[in-house]
Amino acid sequence: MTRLTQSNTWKALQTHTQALPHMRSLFEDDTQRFNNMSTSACGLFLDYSKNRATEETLSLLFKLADETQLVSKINAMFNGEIINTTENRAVLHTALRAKPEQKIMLDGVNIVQEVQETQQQMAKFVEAVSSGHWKGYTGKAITDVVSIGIGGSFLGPKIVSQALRPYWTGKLNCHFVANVDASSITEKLKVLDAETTLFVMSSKSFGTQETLTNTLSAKDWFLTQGGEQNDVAKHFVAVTSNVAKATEFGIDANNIFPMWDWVGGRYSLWSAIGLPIALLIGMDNFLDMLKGANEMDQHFLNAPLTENMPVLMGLFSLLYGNFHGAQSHVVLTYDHYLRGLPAYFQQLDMESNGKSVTLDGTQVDFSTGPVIWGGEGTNGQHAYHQLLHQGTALIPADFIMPLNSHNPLGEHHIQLASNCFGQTQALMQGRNYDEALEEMSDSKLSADEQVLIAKHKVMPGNKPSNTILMDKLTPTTLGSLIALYEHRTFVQGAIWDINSFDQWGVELGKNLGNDVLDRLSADTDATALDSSSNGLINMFRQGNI
Ligand SMILES: O=P(O)(O)OC[C@H]1O[C@H](O)[C@H](O)[C@@H](O)[C@@H]1O
Repeated sequence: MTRLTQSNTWKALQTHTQALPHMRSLFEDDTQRFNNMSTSACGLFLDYSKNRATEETLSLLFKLADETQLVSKINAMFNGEIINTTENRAVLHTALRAKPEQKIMLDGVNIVQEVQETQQQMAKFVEAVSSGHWKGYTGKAITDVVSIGIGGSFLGPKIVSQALRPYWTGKLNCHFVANVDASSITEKLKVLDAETTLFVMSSKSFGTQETLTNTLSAKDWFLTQGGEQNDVAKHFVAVTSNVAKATEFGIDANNIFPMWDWVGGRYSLWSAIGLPIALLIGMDNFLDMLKGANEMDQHFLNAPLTENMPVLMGLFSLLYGNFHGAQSHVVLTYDHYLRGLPAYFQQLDMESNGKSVTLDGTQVDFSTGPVIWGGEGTNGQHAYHQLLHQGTALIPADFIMPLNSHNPLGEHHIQLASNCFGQTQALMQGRNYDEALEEMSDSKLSADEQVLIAKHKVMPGNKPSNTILMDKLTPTTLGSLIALYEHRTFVQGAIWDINSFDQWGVELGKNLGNDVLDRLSADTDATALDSSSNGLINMFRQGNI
């Protein structure tokens, strides 16, 4: 058993949460609940009043955070202590957005200076490419960028580029290739012109099979389209922490943008991994995004726990997972530009907190990271929201919406907002049996039919949600929002005492994948594995069923 579940505070939370009244009565009893349970920071407003929580719940949660040394763990991360113990690494994505004058020493080196130098290298490159000074092999300016990478070297750049579409400078277009399935790169290359296409190969390790294979195919395509070997430097650049391997692979040393092993892949969009973003929105906007993230870092580091947005959100998530049996959490973005964000948060949280042992190797006896999923509102309302309202699973929700649209058109935004707020209200208050029956009093149904239908119309309510609002979606507010979720993830991992920064599960999949690859290309049928794996491998070798 872990010390966490043996603590008196944990046990008190178990008892306390069972006895909480329905949220409807919490709202009826306190007309100031919205004012009392909302906060703002870094251009974001958080309404957390629609949570199953009273003052006592919060004070027990804060006590749990205190007892698990949350504050000193936050400081340890920002100070560059080796908190990723299984990989013997510091975790310093916060240094990527530190103010230039800040000093963060790691192994005797001020890493903020290294970050600044790389940002200057990025700025020069972005300027050269978007001004047209950087020429392709026939002297034409670059029009299209193909970003090749996967996981953290893909999702961040892709989703942030999508989110900041209104800020594109219009000088370049960008395409993302991640999957090793040849159909992905083939479909992209079909519409591109080698003379005006630039490939940005992003891989922290420079060892990821999908990215290496896609880059080799891109290079072959470039050479078959008329490019020569000595033109490659004009069309291929790389972002990696493994500069030696990138040079060995054939990338010109001048075209390599460094990153560092103290940046986790899923936390890397703030580094040169964000180069495709900077190429699309310009370096100033990219720096504004870092500024927004830095503001959230300072808030996380300095605000008291009771007003600390990532702490509050992390504690609520833990509350539902550990004390109300929730196994998933839904993120609903009421903004078309933010439609990719749930997938980004999914990788961030599930790769970080999908763990089963504490730092000292003890098997956990509580739930860790939930399944994170979601999509854009209002689309989800016509699909999976049904299960949120009336299904048997408890699924806490985050609603995210800018108050002002980038495209103010007729009644669109007011309708969007009404749906967003209406959903949070319906989830919270539900509809009881008497109300359902009352709604049908004028109908032509018989009394028995009304009773039956009323039973189907009952919605239990008491379904928790947070609502996050911002004035407008900008590079700065997006930076703050993403950093908010990064730290929310950290808070839970810290209280559970797990390592949120390794990913051994993914590593095993990669290793076994390589082993299977050898067997698929061997001369003889596979016999050494389990019968299912042997059977599948041999069927693939045969090429038909
Ligand atoms: O950037 P790379 O080294 O190519 O790694 C790409 C991705 O590989 C793995 O799947 C990891 O789990 C991810 O966290 C990482 O972002």
